[in-house]
Amino acid sequence: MPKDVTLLTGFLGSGKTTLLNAILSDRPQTRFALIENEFGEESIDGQLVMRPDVDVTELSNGCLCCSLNDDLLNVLEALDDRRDKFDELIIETTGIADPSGVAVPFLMLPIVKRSFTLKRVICLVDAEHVEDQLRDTEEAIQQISFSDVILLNKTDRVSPDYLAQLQDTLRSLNPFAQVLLGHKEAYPVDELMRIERDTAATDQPATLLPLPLSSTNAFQPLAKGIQNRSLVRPVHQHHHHTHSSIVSLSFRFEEPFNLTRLYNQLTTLLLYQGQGIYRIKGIIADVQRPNRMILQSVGSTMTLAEGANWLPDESRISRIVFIGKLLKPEGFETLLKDCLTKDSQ
Ligand SMILES: Nc1nc2c(ncn2[C@@H]2O[C@H](COP(=O)(O)OP(=O)(O)OP(=O)(O)O)[C@@H](O)[C@H]2O)c(=O)[nH]1
Repeated sequence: MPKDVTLLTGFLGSGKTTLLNAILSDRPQTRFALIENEFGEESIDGQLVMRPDVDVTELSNGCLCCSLNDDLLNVLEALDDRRDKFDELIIETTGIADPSGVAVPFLMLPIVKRSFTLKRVICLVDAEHVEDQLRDTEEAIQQISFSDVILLNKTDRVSPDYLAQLQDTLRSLNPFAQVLLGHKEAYPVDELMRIERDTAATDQPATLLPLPLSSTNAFQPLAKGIQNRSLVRPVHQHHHHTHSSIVSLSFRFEEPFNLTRLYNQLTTLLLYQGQGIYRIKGIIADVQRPNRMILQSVGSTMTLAEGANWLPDESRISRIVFIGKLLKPEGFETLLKDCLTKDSQ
């Protein structure tokens, strides 16, 4: 039997990893395999997965929909080799991935279809920030329009009236998808995982697309199809992109941080010069704490959370990633270095 695959998409910081952890803890009996894709060089999300028994494959420094498309096929092949070790596969895409590019192998390549069935594409939508994202980027629209189910997330952050308006907007962007509501304390996991994609609408040969990239693997692009009934959009409209104006800057530091200073500096940065910084995420070693601190920003909202303790013989290396439009490393590096505690430890 092919393994069920759930594809998690949604713009940067919309809540994919948070939902993923909710699914994993809701289904303790299910053996999950997970592909974690990160746009930045540093792999952060893999470390935030709460269930240690999950078979995690991390792919960083690019998107599965384009630059890492070949790697996806290699990972699927490797997973197929150990298919008796897991029951279901979840793929968390990067926050700027075009899910149709990730889905294509599952929909088109017989060799992949034999082993895996794409059951659903879930798109997380950040109720607080989606309007800005739709205005400023094309990626958010691609993600919403390709999904089978849209989870309008972070409902705790906006008013009920605004939520109703957003639901209408989402339905107009993708009339085929079911729109569900949720937030991190109450996700409708059962409902989400019950929804299955309408294969009749998307898997007809005439509606399928060629592989997005000319790839070096054995699977060559098939003929271009028509898309009258499909939510899959024509490849040439958006697969030229390698997310050219969106860049990621990754930093690593061996010296510990003064977390309070770092938090304040980043908050100020977001407040005054934050336009174009879509996402910050970091695993931070603070000079005074025995545990990792998880630092995140989405839009101008900064949060800190406690992570796991550092092990006694573990190197306390901080990693921090910025993702945004046309970011230049110099200013970020200076800011970060200014928050290090050089004379400690
Ligand atoms: N208030 C609130 N915050 C949330 C909710 N869901 C997620 N968050 C927060 O939003 C931030 C981003 O969440 P993630 O789950 O890391 O988002 P993501 O989509 O995986 O992020 P990327 O992988 O960088 O694209 C974190 O600080 C979460 O705690 C929610 O329902 N309500």
